Amino acid sequence: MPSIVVSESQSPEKKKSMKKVEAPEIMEDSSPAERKSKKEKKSNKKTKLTSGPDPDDSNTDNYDKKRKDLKRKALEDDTEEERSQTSLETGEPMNSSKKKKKMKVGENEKKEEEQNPNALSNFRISQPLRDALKEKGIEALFPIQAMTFDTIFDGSDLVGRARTGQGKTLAFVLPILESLTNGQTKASRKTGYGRPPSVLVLLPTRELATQVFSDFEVYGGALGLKSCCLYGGTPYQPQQVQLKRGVDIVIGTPGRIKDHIERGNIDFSALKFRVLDEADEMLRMGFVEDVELILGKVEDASKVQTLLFSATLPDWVKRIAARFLKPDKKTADLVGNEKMKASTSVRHIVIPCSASARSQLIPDIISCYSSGGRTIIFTETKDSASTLAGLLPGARALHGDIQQATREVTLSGFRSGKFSTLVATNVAARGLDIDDVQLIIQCEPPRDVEAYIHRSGRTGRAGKTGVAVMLYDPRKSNFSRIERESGVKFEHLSAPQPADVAKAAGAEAAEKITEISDSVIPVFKAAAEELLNSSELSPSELLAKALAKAAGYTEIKSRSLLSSMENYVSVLLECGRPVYTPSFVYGVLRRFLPEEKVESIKGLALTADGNGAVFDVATEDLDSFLTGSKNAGGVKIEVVKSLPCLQEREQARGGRFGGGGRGKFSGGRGGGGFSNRRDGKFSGGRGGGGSRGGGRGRGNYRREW
Ligand SMILES: Nc1ncnc2c1ncn2[C@@H]1O[C@H](COP(=O)(O)OP(=O)(O)OP(=O)(O)O)[C@@H](O)[C@H]1O
Repeated sequence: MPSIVVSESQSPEKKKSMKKVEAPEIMEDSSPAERKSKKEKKSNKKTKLTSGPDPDDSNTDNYDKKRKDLKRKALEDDTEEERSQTSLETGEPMNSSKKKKKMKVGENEKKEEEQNPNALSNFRISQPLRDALKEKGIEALFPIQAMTFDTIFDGSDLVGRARTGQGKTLAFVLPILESLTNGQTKASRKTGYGRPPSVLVLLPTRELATQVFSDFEVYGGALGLKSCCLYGGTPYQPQQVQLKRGVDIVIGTPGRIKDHIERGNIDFSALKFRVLDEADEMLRMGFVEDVELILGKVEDASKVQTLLFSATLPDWVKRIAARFLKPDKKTADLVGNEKMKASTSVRHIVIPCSASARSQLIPDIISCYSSGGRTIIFTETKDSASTLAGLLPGARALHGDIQQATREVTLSGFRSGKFSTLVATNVAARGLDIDDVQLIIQCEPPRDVEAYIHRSGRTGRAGKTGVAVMLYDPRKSNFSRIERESGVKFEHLSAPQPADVAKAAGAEAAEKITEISDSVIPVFKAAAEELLNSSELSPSELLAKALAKAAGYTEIKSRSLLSSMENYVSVLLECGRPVYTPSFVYGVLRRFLPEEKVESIKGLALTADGNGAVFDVATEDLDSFLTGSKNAGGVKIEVVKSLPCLQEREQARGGRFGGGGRGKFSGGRGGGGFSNRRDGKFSGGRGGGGSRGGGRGRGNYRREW
């Protein structure tokens, strides 16, 4: 069960050790005065929230029940509150007919409430906002939103975590908007021309800032609130003008916001809310100092509510959160101790593939797994994103070296379906919410488990399903740490064979034939009869050829299992004794093959049972390998149609993998090795594994994707 927690951040241990705390640090308790007032509030709080330790070891069993009690109470209070609400500060007083209408809506909503505890009407969401949400097809809150709405609305700092695509954006947008217009910050927030912003939302990428801005524009706009979006690569002037006229909500990336502060364009002295969305990425990218500077610009931090959201919250971010959030902050963690940290509505697949075979293989993966929807392909570098986009028909690249205006055109073209394959760096890994992305392809395992979780989370959003395929080079890649830390159980598949792809295309072509007008028959019938009479093939065989042609196929090639190369075939070598190292295999091959043939093999991997090795050989060389082995005394080579269990390369210390050349493979029997099986189950040890330093990326560099 996922841990559904709304807890205070202090662990019991930390509470005990509180007396000796001098410099308040992360997760430490509040001051004695605050504790006293907390004590006084305790009985009240008891009915409200589960008090518990840190998110990862919280226990949340009673939360639902308590929340329902609270909600019931909140709803009782709401009746009075709603009666006094005209609509909003910009709204007109309700006339009697409107009242009647509202009562009627109220009846419907009452039914909704009974049926769905997360129905909008069960929350302190005003009618204009409900209407705006319903217009977008949103009838009820998602769990993370339902869990955190009251907490944020009632004024607490909060750390929120839920898997990708679960609606974290609206989890902060909605209560903030309601607080500003109908809640506790309404009275004190600045209004009028030239007003300083009440809300600041910081995000790691420009694309994400634009996306969150559009949510604030739609829903904030429905409540008469003005938002603006500040990010780099665009002119300062229009942003400056907007700020001068006055805005309620500022959304942006840290660099540009800092620039505006330094230019004296922005004043955060009246801020009510600060939101760090995708906080870990922002800090990982080296924005810590900028973020600290920006957040430090509020006059009285105790009067500002700070919210921090992400699908991944590494421990080092939780520690850093203590600097930005109040000690009595709440935590809502929908992932918690769940083993599976990545999206559960995504099918996670790994396929072996050498770098040189990627551009051949990817179109077939798209044919087999994209279900005709959009695909995002992730590469590790900007160069490879551009190169790959150039090799794939109809694909476009998105990365940090592309001009901002082009980035925007590319993204909107992808969103609107002008093209369906986007090749991107991590600039597109976080937060992007694009409809109908069915398939994610990662060209190689990313360095961080967080990157895997966020990239694969671009599909399978808001309750939909999707597929995430990660390619790996059996000679170079290791994904055991990703698997271990993300909790994903990868399906191990070999590359789709061209025959599989052709079969899918043939089925599509057959369907299309049924749509062709009968008017073509008289024109083509004579040629068809001629073909039938002159050919030795049966009618169905001839029709198969016609379908193949219609689907664009004139021949079917096969593809090797390890490097996914066309014109290569995978073979298993055994020699009646244990095979501990790849160099041993090369030694065996040199006994009966010339050096250039030995050097030409691809993707060598040892079998998990330690008795053999699998590698790919060029189809034209297959005979030399088969016949040569027969004369090599005890050596057996045979073609394999599916991969046996393989050892994975041992992970070197410090989380880095050893060099890719042959001869540098580990024996695979040590800590980091595990073996994969075609059935997706795993055997062997999973120990070892270099650990990434907690603070990696928190140094002085900024990462540009
Ligand atoms: N209550 C809701 N009902 C229906 N759809 C919703 C609801 N809340 C959010 N959505 C939709 O769900 C999708 C995902 O939401 P959002 O982008 O906020 O997810 P997220 O948790 O922030 O994901 P990520 O971690 O990848 O950033 C969006 O298209 C959003 O409009």
